[in-house]
Amino acid sequence: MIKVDVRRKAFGESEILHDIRFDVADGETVAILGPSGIGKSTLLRLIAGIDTVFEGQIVCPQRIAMVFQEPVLLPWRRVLENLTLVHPTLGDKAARAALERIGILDQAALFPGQLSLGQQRRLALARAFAGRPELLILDEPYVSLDPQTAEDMLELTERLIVETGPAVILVTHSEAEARRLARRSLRLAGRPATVVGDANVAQAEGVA
Ligand SMILES: Nc1ncnc2c1ncn2[C@@H]1O[C@H](COP(=O)(O)OP(=O)(O)OP(=O)(O)O)[C@@H](O)[C@H]1O
Repeated sequence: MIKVDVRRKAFGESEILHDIRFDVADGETVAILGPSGIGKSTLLRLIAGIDTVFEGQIVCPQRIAMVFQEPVLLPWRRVLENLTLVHPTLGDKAARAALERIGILDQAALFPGQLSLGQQRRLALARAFAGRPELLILDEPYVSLDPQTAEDMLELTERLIVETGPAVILVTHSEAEARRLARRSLRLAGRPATVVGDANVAQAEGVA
């Protein structure tokens, strides 16, 4: 169970988040929606423990993985090593199997810069799942991909979620992506941002 209780998050005098409270059950996928600049990435950084300067309390499991808008890979290490160095207990065989599952086993000996953007994103996703996270945080992992590559990524994400079963918090601008991956969506609005909607997708579709 993940418990988020952010009473106040500010940068200097500027309060960004105010009284953001929600729980995420084990294995549940929740989408966070809201306009650009509202504070979605800020909230994710608090949940991931990257930023610890805020008023409130967040209870999270130990094993957390995060996938950013831009794939964060080790550019000076080969594709296979991007898995095995980050997950030393994974082993060569399991790492190769992970690359095969995402369709880039042939590129195992290349460097990340020699992969297409879509392949880099798949590698970042596979690396996140390889640690069998209890909580996976996705910050708009499908932006600026062509429609077919974005669709491939969505399918891959769905498959990996089913196989691995983490709780997932997904930030997206796309209602369609939210509906596809999440059963529940939280909407942020205002300045400072608060939660103005917490609906399961069936309800949201009924209202639309
Ligand atoms: N380190 C920082 N210092 C000062 N202000 C910041 C910092 N990080 C974010 N902000 C401000 O906080 C606000 C929220 O930014 P954030 O990146 O969380 O928004 P977002 O909802 O994720 O936006 P987008 O959808 O465009 O990615 C913005 O006004 C931004 O300028």
